[in-house]
Amino acid sequence: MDRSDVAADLSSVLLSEEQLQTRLDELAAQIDEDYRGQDLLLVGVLKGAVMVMADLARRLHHSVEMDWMAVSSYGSGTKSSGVVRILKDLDSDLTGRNVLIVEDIIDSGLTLSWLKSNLRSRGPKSVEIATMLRKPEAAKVDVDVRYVGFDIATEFVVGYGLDYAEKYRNLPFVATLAPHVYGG
Ligand SMILES: O=P(O)(O)OC[C@H]1O[C@H](OP(=O)(O)OP(=O)(O)O)[C@H](O)[C@@H]1O
Ligand code: HPA
Ligand SMILES: [Mg+2]
Repeated sequence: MDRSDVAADLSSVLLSEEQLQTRLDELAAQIDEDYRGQDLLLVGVLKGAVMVMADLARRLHHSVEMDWMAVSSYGSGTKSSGVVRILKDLDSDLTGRNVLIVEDIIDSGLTLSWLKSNLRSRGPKSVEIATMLRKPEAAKVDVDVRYVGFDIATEFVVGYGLDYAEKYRNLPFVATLAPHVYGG
Protein backbone atom coordinates (compact mmCIF):
# COMPACT_ATOMS: atom_id res chain seq x y z
CA MET A 1 0.00 0.00 0.00
CA ASP A 2 1.53 3.36 -0.92
CA ARG A 3 0.66 6.70 0.56
CA SER A 4 -1.85 7.64 -2.15
CA ASP A 5 -3.88 4.49 -1.37
CA VAL A 6 -4.01 5.58 2.26
CA ALA A 7 -5.18 9.08 1.33
CA ALA A 8 -8.12 7.58 -0.57
CA ASP A 9 -9.15 5.73 2.60
CA LEU A 10 -9.37 8.89 4.68
CA SER A 11 -12.33 11.19 5.03
CA SER A 12 -10.76 14.16 6.82
CA VAL A 13 -7.83 15.07 9.02
CA LEU A 14 -9.08 15.76 12.53
CA LEU A 15 -5.78 16.69 14.16
CA SER A 16 -2.69 17.57 12.16
CA GLU A 17 0.81 16.42 12.99
CA GLU A 18 1.62 19.95 14.11
CA GLN A 19 -1.39 20.13 16.43
CA LEU A 20 -0.45 16.81 18.03
CA GLN A 21 3.19 17.74 18.49
CA THR A 22 2.41 21.20 19.87
CA ARG A 23 0.05 19.70 22.43
CA LEU A 24 2.69 17.14 23.43
CA ASP A 25 5.12 19.99 24.15
CA GLU A 26 2.56 21.40 26.58
CA LEU A 27 1.79 18.06 28.23
CA ALA A 28 5.48 17.22 28.63
CA ALA A 29 6.16 20.59 30.28
CA GLN A 30 3.28 20.00 32.68
CA ILE A 31 4.45 16.47 33.51
CA ASP A 32 8.03 17.69 34.11
CA GLU A 33 6.69 20.29 36.52
CA ASP A 34 4.31 17.95 38.34
CA TYR A 35 6.89 15.22 38.92
CA ARG A 36 9.89 17.46 39.55
CA GLY A 37 12.37 15.73 41.83
CA GLN A 38 10.32 12.53 41.86
CA ASP A 39 10.70 9.07 40.41
CA LEU A 40 8.54 8.42 37.33
CA LEU A 41 7.68 5.22 35.49
CA LEU A 42 5.83 5.57 32.18
CA VAL A 43 3.62 2.59 31.31
CA GLY A 44 2.65 2.40 27.65
CA VAL A 45 -0.35 0.33 26.58
CA LEU A 46 0.43 -1.66 23.44
CA LYS A 47 -0.07 -1.26 20.61
CA GLY A 48 -1.88 2.04 20.26
CA ALA A 49 0.26 4.04 22.68
CA VAL A 50 3.57 3.47 20.88
CA MET A 51 3.56 6.81 19.04
CA VAL A 52 2.47 8.98 21.96
CA MET A 53 4.87 7.21 24.32
CA ALA A 54 7.82 7.77 21.98
CA ASP A 55 6.98 11.41 21.31
CA LEU A 56 6.04 12.30 24.88
CA ALA A 57 8.99 10.54 26.53
CA ARG A 58 11.58 12.25 24.36
CA ARG A 59 10.16 15.66 25.27
CA LEU A 60 10.56 15.10 29.01
CA HIS A 61 13.60 16.49 30.73
CA HIS A 62 12.86 14.09 33.56
CA SER A 63 14.79 10.85 33.92
CA VAL A 64 12.01 8.30 33.41
CA GLU A 65 11.76 4.56 33.04
CA MET A 66 9.51 3.09 30.37
CA ASP A 67 7.64 -0.18 30.55
CA TRP A 68 4.88 -1.75 28.46
CA MET A 69 1.69 -3.74 28.90
CA ALA A 70 -0.51 -5.40 26.32
CA VAL A 71 -4.14 -5.93 27.27
CA SER A 72 -7.13 -7.21 25.40
CA SER A 73 -10.86 -7.20 25.98
CA TYR A 74 -12.01 -10.68 26.81
CA GLY A 75 -13.98 -12.66 24.26
CA SER A 76 -14.78 -11.98 20.63
CA GLY A 77 -16.73 -9.26 18.91
CA THR A 78 -17.29 -6.01 20.72
CA LYS A 79 -14.15 -4.60 22.15
CA SER A 80 -13.80 -2.95 25.51
CA SER A 81 -16.30 -5.28 27.14
CA GLY A 82 -14.72 -4.21 30.39
CA VAL A 83 -13.35 -7.68 31.00
CA VAL A 84 -9.70 -7.30 30.21
CA ARG A 85 -6.99 -9.91 29.81
CA ILE A 86 -3.29 -9.20 30.28
CA LEU A 87 -1.41 -10.38 27.17
CA LYS A 88 1.94 -8.96 28.27
CA ASP A 89 2.55 -7.82 31.82
CA LEU A 90 5.00 -5.23 33.11
CA ASP A 91 8.60 -6.18 33.83
CA SER A 92 8.73 -3.62 36.67
CA ASP A 93 7.74 -3.93 40.30
CA LEU A 94 5.42 -0.99 41.04
CA THR A 95 5.90 -0.88 44.80
CA GLY A 96 6.37 2.74 45.86
CA ARG A 97 6.63 4.02 42.26
CA ASN A 98 4.93 6.99 40.60
CA VAL A 99 3.23 5.39 37.62
CA LEU A 100 1.96 7.35 34.62
CA ILE A 101 -0.08 5.26 32.19
CA VAL A 102 0.35 6.53 28.62
CA GLU A 103 -2.50 5.88 26.18
CA ASP A 104 -3.57 6.88 22.69
CA ILE A 105 -7.31 7.08 23.39
CA ILE A 106 -9.96 6.74 26.06
CA ASP A 107 -13.21 5.81 24.37
CA SER A 108 -15.65 3.91 26.63
CA GLY A 109 -13.07 4.19 29.40
CA LEU A 110 -13.42 0.51 30.27
CA THR A 111 -9.84 -0.46 29.40
CA LEU A 112 -8.27 2.33 31.43
CA SER A 113 -10.67 1.99 34.34
CA TRP A 114 -9.69 -1.66 34.65
CA LEU A 115 -6.01 -0.99 34.11
CA LYS A 116 -5.83 1.80 36.65
CA SER A 117 -7.32 -0.31 39.39
CA ASN A 118 -5.16 -3.28 38.40
CA LEU A 119 -1.98 -1.19 38.69
CA ARG A 120 -3.20 0.46 41.90
CA SER A 121 -3.45 -2.97 43.53
CA ARG A 122 0.32 -3.46 43.08
CA GLY A 123 1.35 -0.99 45.79
CA PRO A 124 2.52 2.05 43.77
CA LYS A 125 2.88 5.49 45.33
CA SER A 126 0.61 6.97 42.64
CA VAL A 127 -1.11 6.02 39.37
CA GLU A 128 -2.12 8.71 36.87
CA ILE A 129 -3.13 8.65 33.21
CA ALA A 130 -1.97 10.62 30.18
CA THR A 131 -3.95 10.15 26.98
CA MET A 132 -3.62 11.85 23.63
CA LEU A 133 -7.34 11.60 22.84
CA ARG A 134 -10.55 11.22 24.82
CA LYS A 135 -14.16 10.86 23.71
CA PRO A 136 -16.14 12.37 26.62
CA GLU A 137 -19.54 11.50 25.18
CA ALA A 138 -18.62 7.85 24.67
CA ALA A 139 -17.70 7.26 28.32
CA LYS A 140 -19.36 4.26 29.97
CA VAL A 141 -17.38 4.70 33.15
CA ASP A 142 -15.74 7.72 34.71
CA VAL A 143 -11.98 7.56 34.68
CA ASP A 144 -9.94 10.19 36.41
CA VAL A 145 -7.46 11.36 33.76
CA ARG A 146 -4.75 13.83 34.68
CA TYR A 147 -3.41 14.70 31.22
CA VAL A 148 -5.57 14.87 28.08
CA GLY A 149 -4.30 15.94 24.66
CA PHE A 150 -7.64 16.56 22.98
CA ASP A 151 -11.31 15.83 23.65
CA ILE A 152 -12.93 14.67 20.41
CA ALA A 153 -16.41 13.76 19.20
CA THR A 154 -17.74 10.21 19.27
CA GLU A 155 -16.51 9.04 15.89
CA PHE A 156 -14.03 6.38 14.90
CA VAL A 157 -10.57 7.77 14.26
CA VAL A 158 -7.29 6.34 12.99
CA GLY A 159 -3.65 7.37 12.88
CA TYR A 160 -0.99 8.27 15.42
CA GLY A 161 -1.10 4.73 16.83
CA LEU A 162 -4.82 4.16 16.31
CA ASP A 163 -5.80 1.41 13.91
CA TYR A 164 -8.67 0.06 11.92
CA ALA A 165 -8.05 -3.66 11.37
CA GLU A 166 -4.40 -3.05 12.33
CA LYS A 167 -3.85 -0.45 9.59
CA TYR A 168 -3.25 3.32 9.65
CA ARG A 169 -1.30 3.30 12.94
CA ASN A 170 1.70 4.86 11.20
CA LEU A 171 -0.07 8.04 10.06
CA PRO A 172 1.51 11.05 11.81
CA PHE A 173 -1.93 12.72 12.16
CA VAL A 174 -5.41 11.68 13.35
CA ALA A 175 -8.10 11.23 10.71
CA THR A 176 -11.55 9.83 10.11
CA LEU A 177 -12.04 7.03 7.59
CA ALA A 178 -13.97 7.15 4.34
CA PRO A 179 -17.17 5.06 4.44
CA HIS A 180 -15.93 2.64 1.73
CA VAL A 181 -13.25 1.38 4.13
CA TYR A 182 -15.91 0.00 6.45
CA GLY A 183 -17.55 -1.68 3.50
CA GLY A 184 -20.09 1.12 3.27
O1 LIG B 1 -11.79 3.26 26.28
P1 LIG B 1 -11.95 1.95 25.58
O2 LIG B 1 -13.31 1.83 24.92
O3 LIG B 1 -11.67 0.79 26.46
O4 LIG B 1 -10.94 1.91 24.32
C1 LIG B 1 -9.63 2.37 24.38
C2 LIG B 1 -8.64 1.27 24.14
O5 LIG B 1 -8.91 0.63 22.88
C3 LIG B 1 -7.76 0.72 22.04
O6 LIG B 1 -6.91 -0.38 22.18
P2 LIG B 1 -7.20 -1.81 21.51
O7 LIG B 1 -7.75 -2.73 22.55
O8 LIG B 1 -7.98 -1.63 20.25
O9 LIG B 1 -5.76 -2.34 21.17
P3 LIG B 1 -4.56 -1.63 20.36
O10 LIG B 1 -4.02 -0.55 21.26
O11 LIG B 1 -3.59 -2.73 20.13
O12 LIG B 1 -5.16 -1.07 19.10
C4 LIG B 1 -7.02 1.94 22.56
O13 LIG B 1 -5.64 1.89 22.23
C5 LIG B 1 -7.25 1.87 24.04
O14 LIG B 1 -6.32 1.03 24.67
O1 HPA C 1 -11.75 5.67 17.60
C1 HPA C 1 -10.97 4.69 17.73
N1 HPA C 1 -10.12 4.33 16.73
C2 HPA C 1 -9.27 3.28 16.81
N2 HPA C 1 -9.21 2.49 17.88
C3 HPA C 1 -10.03 2.78 18.93
N3 HPA C 1 -10.17 2.15 20.12
C4 HPA C 1 -11.10 2.80 20.81
N4 HPA C 1 -11.60 3.84 20.09
C5 HPA C 1 -10.93 3.85 18.89
MG1 LIG D 1 -4.58 0.33 23.19
